[in-house]
Amino acid sequence: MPKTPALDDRSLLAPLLASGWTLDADRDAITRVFTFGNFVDAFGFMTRAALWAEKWGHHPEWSNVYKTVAVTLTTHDAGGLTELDVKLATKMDALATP
Ligand SMILES: C[C@H](O)[C@H](O)[C@H]1CNC2=NC(N)=NC(=O)C2=N1
Repeated sequence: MPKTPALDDRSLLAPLLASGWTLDADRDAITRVFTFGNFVDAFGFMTRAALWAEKWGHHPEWSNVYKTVAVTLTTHDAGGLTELDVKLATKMDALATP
């Protein structure tokens, strides 16, 4: 399977950076900490996001502490951001919105 191309159009990041994502330039990754009302909501978010990640064959680096979920998105095959990261971040924002 061909590698996903690098994200050439960086303007695609703008809505994500405005919604709470941060660019980690060293890794060419985006990060965001989601905070929920309780552990069940946090884990429910992770469960729903995991199904999209698996469907798209694109997986987050993430960790959960009680009601927070810290997410890092980058494309390992590409060594940096691709449109798949934008797609998954956008989906995560939607899933986290009550
Ligand atoms: C074969 C499989 O699709 C690849 O290994 C996928 C799996 N999930 C992945 N997820 C992320 N974030 N980056 C990848 O390069 C990646 N590669």
